[in-house]
Amino acid sequence: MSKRKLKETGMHPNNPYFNNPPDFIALAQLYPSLAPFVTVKKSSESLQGNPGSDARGIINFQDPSALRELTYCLLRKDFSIDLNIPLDSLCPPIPNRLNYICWIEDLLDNESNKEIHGIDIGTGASCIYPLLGCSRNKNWRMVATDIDDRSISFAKSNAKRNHVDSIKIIKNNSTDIFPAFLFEDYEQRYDFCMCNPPFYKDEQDIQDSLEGKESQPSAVCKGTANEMITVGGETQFVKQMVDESVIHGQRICWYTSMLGKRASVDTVITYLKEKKILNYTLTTFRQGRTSRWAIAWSHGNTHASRTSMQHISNKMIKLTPPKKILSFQCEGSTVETIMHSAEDLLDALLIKHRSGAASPDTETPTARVLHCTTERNTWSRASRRVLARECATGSKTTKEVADSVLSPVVLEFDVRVSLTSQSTSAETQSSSTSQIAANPAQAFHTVEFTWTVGEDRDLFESCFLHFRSKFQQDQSSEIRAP
Ligand SMILES: C[S@@+](CC[C@H](N)C(=O)[O-])C[C@H]1O[C@@H](n2cnc3c(N)ncnc32)[C@H](O)[C@@H]1O
Repeated sequence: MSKRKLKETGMHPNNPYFNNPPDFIALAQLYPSLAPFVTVKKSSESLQGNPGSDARGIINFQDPSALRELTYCLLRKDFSIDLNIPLDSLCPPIPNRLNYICWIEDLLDNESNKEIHGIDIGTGASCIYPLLGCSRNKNWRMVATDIDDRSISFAKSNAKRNHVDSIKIIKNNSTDIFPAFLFEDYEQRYDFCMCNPPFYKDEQDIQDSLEGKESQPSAVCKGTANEMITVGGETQFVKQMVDESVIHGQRICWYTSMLGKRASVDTVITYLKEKKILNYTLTTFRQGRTSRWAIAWSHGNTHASRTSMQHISNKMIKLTPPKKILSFQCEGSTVETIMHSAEDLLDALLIKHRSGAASPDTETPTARVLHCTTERNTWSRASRRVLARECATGSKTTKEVADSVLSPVVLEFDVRVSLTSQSTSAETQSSSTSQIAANPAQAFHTVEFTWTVGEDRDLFESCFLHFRSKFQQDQSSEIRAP
C-alpha cells in the first residue's frame, strides 16, 4: 500500500476494516437482530456485481438503534465482545475506535510481550477502548475512569460480561483528570493514557459545529451531556491534561488524546510549545466523511516510533516537531549488502547495534532495521582528532580511549534500509523500475535514520550527516576500485 493511498483512506493499515468495510447483508444473515436495519437496494448497478456500498447493503447511520445494533454485531463477530449500552449514550463507531488503538500500538512499538499498562480517561458506558485494546493485545492491563455513575456501572458490567479481568474501572470523583488513585502505588508506571474527551463547551457549540462543519460526521453523533459537553470544550480538557502531565511527568510515558475539531489541534500544539514540551506527535483518523485527530506527548526522551508518524497527512506536517526521520538514497545490490556496510560503519563509530524486525520475506528481505545505541560522540571533528592522537600513542583500544576521554551522550536511533522502487534524485530518475528489477546491481535503496531516544536533535543530525558522508565515500571508493 503506497503512502499516498494510505493518506487518502485515512484508516490505519492494521485496522481490520482497512480496505475491508463491513458487509451489512452478510452480518445481518449472521445476526438476525441487525436485519430490520439493513436495506438492500435493488439497483441495476448493485446487481451487476459492482462491490459498492449498495452490494453490501445500506444502514441508516442517523438511526441510533441501527447504529447500536451494528456496533453490537461487529464487536461480536470480529472481536467476540458482547456489549450492552443505553440507547441514549454515545455509540462508539468501531473502525474509528480501532484507528486510535492501532496508533497507540504503533506508539508503543513493543516488540516484546512485556505487560503494557494503560489508562482510558472517560471510558463511557461502552468501555470501548479497554475492551478493544485488551482483546487485540493480551499483554495490556488497563485502568478506566469516568465521572458519570451510569457510565461506570455499564462499563463495569461490560467488562464483567466479557470476562476481562485485565480492566479495572474506577469512578473519578475528583476535579483532576488524573486522580490520585492512579498513582497510589508509588512504583506504578503507565505506558500510555488515552482519552476521547467531550468535544463541546455547550449546546450552542454542538449546534455551531453541526452547521459549519467541514467534515460532517457520517453517523449520528448523540450522547448524554457528560459525554458531549465539558467546561471550555475539548481544548480546555486537553490543556488540563497537559498541566497535570507536567506534575506526573514520566509516570506515564505517552499522554494522548483524541480531538474532534481540527482547530483544536493547533491550540493544543501551541500550548505544548508554551509548556516547552517538544516531544510530541500527532495523527489523523478518518472513517467515511468523519475526521478526528489525536495528539501524543511525552516528558521522557523516547520519541514516537517511525510507524506512528507514518499517518500524518500533508496538511498536518507543518505542525509536527523537528524532523525525527532523516534519510538518503544509495545504490547496492541487496538490502543485506547495504546493511553489512552500515554495520561496519557503525562498528567503526563504536555505535552498538542489534537487529530489529525484518520484512516478512526473510529470504530476500526488502527492508531491515538496526536499533542503535550511542554512548559517545565519536564522529565530531574534535572527537576524531582526540581519538587519533590518543590511539596512536597508547596501547588501548579505540573503545577504551573513547570511554576515558569522551563524555557520555544519550542518543538512540534506528537505521532502516529498504529497497526503493524508484529513486527521487534527478540522476537516478532515468533508471526505470523495470531496469532495477532486471538488474539487481542497479537497485536503489533508502537508508533511513529514526531518532528514538535523546534530547539533543543536533547530535542526532550530526551523527546522520557523518554516517551519510562516510557511507557515500566508501561506496564511491568501492566503485572506483579495480
Ligand atoms: C466522548 S465520551 C467518550 C466515551 C468513550 N471513551 C468513547 O470513546 O466512546 C467522554 C467521556 O468522558 C467522561 N468524562 C468527562 N470528564 C471526565 C473526567 N474529568 N474524568 C473522567 N471522565 C470524564 C464523560 O462522562 C464521558 O463518558
